[in-house]
Amino acid sequence: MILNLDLNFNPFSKEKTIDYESFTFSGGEPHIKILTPINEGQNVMVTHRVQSFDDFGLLLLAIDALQRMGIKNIDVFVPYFPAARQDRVMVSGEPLSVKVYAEILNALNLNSVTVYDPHSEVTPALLNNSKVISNHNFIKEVIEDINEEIILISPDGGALKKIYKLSSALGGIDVVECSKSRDVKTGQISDFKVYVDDLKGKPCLIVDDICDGGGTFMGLANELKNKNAGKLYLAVSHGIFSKGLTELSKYFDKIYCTDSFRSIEHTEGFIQVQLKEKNETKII
Ligand SMILES: O=P(O)(O)OC[C@H]1O[C@@H](O)[C@H](O)[C@@H]1O
Repeated sequence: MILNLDLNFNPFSKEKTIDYESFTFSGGEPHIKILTPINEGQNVMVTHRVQSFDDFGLLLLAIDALQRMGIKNIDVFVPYFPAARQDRVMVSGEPLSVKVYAEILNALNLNSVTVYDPHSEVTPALLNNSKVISNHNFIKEVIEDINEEIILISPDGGALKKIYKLSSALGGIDVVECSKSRDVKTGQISDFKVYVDDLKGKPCLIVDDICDGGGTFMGLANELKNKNAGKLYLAVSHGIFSKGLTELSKYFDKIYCTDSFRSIEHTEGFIQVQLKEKNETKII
């Protein structure tokens, strides 16, 4: 049996959850204390949604606390891996951020680190003993919920490999390839291209790993409509939605994401799918 130390997420049942208390000292430093006695031979899975450097810090403190209790078999489940998009140095003077986070975890001799639908192959490649959960179950549920014969839309070149794997896992759904340009210095996205002449009014589902500000998807939605797309759906594994959902929602019939990054209440046109266990997702 694996015990779960669940820092801000709940993929496992309560009975197997380790109790702890956590607070921030007045000076701003985080603290954690594990309350459940644990046998040294016990396997522990630490699950944590990391949204910030502070969250990552708490994860490290929790691992250290467990190791000081004598626990050697520690697995970590960090569905959204920090800085996964910063997986290359674009211009001189920048850090290779994802490697910094990965190497800190590598130094801790963990059994494994599991990530959910990472931005690229760089994250699992940098991590020792990494495991990857794909978005296939999530997208399967999304398509069941849409209940129409959709076309899968790959937003850019970076998503192509994953979307063809997804298509074949789902029995060979049609894929339409798209592209965009991003200015390295300003981050500004432009020049959306959809590599098909006429979508003939068919419903389209854009699938991607992350929605942050949403610019990618609003720009692409416009271009898909220019190519005669029918209903538009968006499914992203990690819903950051840093600019909110109000504007983005205007472009889509429905938006789906998992709770890998944070929990968001359902609103009209928005469904969050719970990443309940490592290999199981469920529409709530
Ligand atoms: O346009 P926003 O939502 O800010 O950024 C999301 C896009 O930026 C990429 O890294 C993601 O894979 C996705 O394609």
